[in-house]
Amino acid sequence: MDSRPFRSVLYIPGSKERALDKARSLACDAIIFDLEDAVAIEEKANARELLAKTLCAADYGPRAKLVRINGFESDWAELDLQVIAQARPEAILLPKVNSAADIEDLAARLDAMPQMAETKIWAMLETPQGVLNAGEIAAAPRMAGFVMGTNDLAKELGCRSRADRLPMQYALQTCLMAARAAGIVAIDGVYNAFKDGEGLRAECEQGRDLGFDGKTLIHPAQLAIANEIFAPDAEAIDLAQRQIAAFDAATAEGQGVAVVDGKIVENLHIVTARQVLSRAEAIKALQGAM
Ligand SMILES: CC(C)(COP(=O)(O)OP(=O)(O)OC[C@H]1O[C@@H](n2cnc3c(N)ncnc32)[C@H](O)[C@@H]1OP(=O)(O)O)[C@@H](O)C(=O)NCCC(=O)NCCSC(=O)C[C@H](O)C(=O)O
Ligand SMILES: [Mg+2]
Repeated sequence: MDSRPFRSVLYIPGSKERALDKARSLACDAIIFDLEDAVAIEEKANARELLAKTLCAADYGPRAKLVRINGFESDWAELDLQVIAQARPEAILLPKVNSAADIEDLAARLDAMPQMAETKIWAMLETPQGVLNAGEIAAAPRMAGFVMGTNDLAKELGCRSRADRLPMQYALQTCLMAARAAGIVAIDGVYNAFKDGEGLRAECEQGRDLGFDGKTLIHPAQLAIANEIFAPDAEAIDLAQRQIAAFDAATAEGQGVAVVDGKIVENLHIVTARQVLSRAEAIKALQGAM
């Protein structure tokens, strides 16, 4: 799996020059440059050209850069790919993926484009078919990450939007399971009420507790909360360090188990503890490079 942090993944409409410019200084771990739903039909052609030009010229530093193209059922996708290829994007995010065949089709198109030789594929999981086929999609060629499209999914399911996201739990957990089985990144869906920090915090905490790597965001005001919630806090780092120290001491005495804060610590807990520490290090390194 990509070891870079993906705590905050910000959508930027490809048509918005000011937002494209602003993002170069925003504290986001990754950016989704959007040509799909955030761009009006009459803006599609302009957005594609503006985005290609911007990505060729502007420096977004260490932030991961994904381009969400339109789906291949539309009239725009083929041109999106052709024009964006000049910017050699590190990843193409394909919306409304229903099966591995959708990814195989995109991978074959990328294989035929020399500028896209290194380009990864990410998939939006936002249709019932996509969720049911999440396992095969995650394992398809060039796949590197899932992004949950909870707005489209709610529309397809006809479910209600609830603070506890109960109607979404099956889809969230199924996709997360598939991503983990294939060793790819998994990012939670957006929180639409971008001025509601308290609601965003609760939803980030839920996504983090489920196991997601981060959250997709729609406004800069959401960045700080996602960055905080999806990073190991001081308490988690302290616990990881104490678990490793206690386990090392136990091992030196020929024991296979240590006890920290009244709880057993075995080999598998040490794997998690080391992941916590390396995640904290990766975040520090990313922040230092911004
Ligand atoms: C939601 C918005 C339309 C609000 O825009 P606006 O009213 O312009 O916000 P502000 O005036 O508060 O903006 C302040 C400054 O921040 C910049 N800005 C705003 N949004 C972004 C952004 N996303 N990235 C970078 N910079 C941003 C403004 O330019 C202002 O800058 P300055 O003037 O220099 O101070 C708007 O935020 C927006 O368009 N957000 C993105 C919406 C979007 O991308 N939607 C599609 C993705 S969600 C989706 O499709 C989910 C999925 O598919 C599903 O099915 O769930
Ligand atoms: Mg969508």
